Amino acid sequence: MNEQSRIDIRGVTKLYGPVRAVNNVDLTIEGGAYCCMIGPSGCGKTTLLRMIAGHETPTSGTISIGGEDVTHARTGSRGTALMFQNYALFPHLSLTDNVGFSLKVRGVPSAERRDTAREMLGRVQLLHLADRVPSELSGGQQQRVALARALITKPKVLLLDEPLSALDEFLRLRMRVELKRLQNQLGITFIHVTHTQPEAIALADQVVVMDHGVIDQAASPREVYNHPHSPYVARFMGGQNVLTGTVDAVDAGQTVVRSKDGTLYDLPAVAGAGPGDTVNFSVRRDRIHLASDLGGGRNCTEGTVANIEYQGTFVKVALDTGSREEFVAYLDVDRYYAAPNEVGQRVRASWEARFNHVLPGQNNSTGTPHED
Ligand SMILES: Nc1ncnc2c1ncn2[C@@H]1O[C@H](COP(=O)(O)OP(=O)(O)OP(=O)(O)O)[C@@H](O)[C@H]1O
Repeated sequence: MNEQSRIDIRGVTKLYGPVRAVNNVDLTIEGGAYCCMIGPSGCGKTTLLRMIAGHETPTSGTISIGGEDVTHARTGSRGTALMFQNYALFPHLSLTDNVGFSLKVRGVPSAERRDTAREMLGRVQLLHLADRVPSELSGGQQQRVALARALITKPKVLLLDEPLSALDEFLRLRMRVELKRLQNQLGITFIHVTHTQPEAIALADQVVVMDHGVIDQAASPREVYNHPHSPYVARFMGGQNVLTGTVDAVDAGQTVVRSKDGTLYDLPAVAGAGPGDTVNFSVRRDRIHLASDLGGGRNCTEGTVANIEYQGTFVKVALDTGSREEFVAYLDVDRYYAAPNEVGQRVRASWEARFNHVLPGQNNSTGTPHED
């Protein structure tokens, strides 16, 4: 672990007039971790990133890097580098001069600048194009120049704001691998803001899910995906069905919950919940079994098949269960086609009780921040 690159955010709030863009956030990012911040538009992730970079000052709270309080430190002196969404390359400068630019500003002599810039271009596999100008590059190559330019200052923390959003799907997947490789090689902290769940899950050691200026959950990708903290995280990260019921009975480490239509669900113990309390829970879409024989039971729901999509490695069947949200099953391709369903068919979706996961967090979300 690289203690110099560890980030501690304590009680950080950022107000823009009445808008609470970031609301009393506490977060630790271990040194050398790949952290992805994810959340809907307007949830405050860019604002948090910009405060770490020093482009914004918190209204209150502190930010430390490597144990040093940098809340009010100048942008260039805190050991961070920010790679912008639009790359912001100088169109008339060669790649070498683009990458070496920040060293020029610091008064580094020309020969040393050139050598360091070429070393960085080598790291992003662009040394052979060192004398070109940005317009002679593809989108993916321009992005790698921007990366090299951010890395030349030898930052402790690299901040990336939607770094892959301008690339097509093919390049995005390739650059994803490149970013992870670079981060492994350099051993510094990367903080990467993204809208895209698969990107966060594939890259991150730590996923930070934001909503309304607060952090809903910060954990490993597997934890966030398999054990979402709230209905919001479950819906946002995807792959889950979110259900609601009221506590019917509490019994030796088990909570029985009844949904509106009277179906019973066997949940593990729900801390602090007593009879009549509302409980949210989820079940993964790939844990569902569909059958055409109806007839009740526990840990199930009935619905009408609304849509069927073949997805290559699985079949996605969406059910209308009469609730606002559709209920979705991801089914094994071979098993599905052995007994396929039809749109309009009435089916029963069931699963094992052990796949019920309690969502203790609040059930709110639109992605818009709080206003005072
Ligand atoms: N300079 C500013 N002045 C006023 N309000 C701002 C400013 N910057 C951000 N905001 C507001 O703060 C909130 C959080 O914005 P932020 O850009 O951090 O969200 P985000 O999650 O990064 O969104 P996106 O994914 O769309 O970039 C939004 O409501 C935004 O309108």
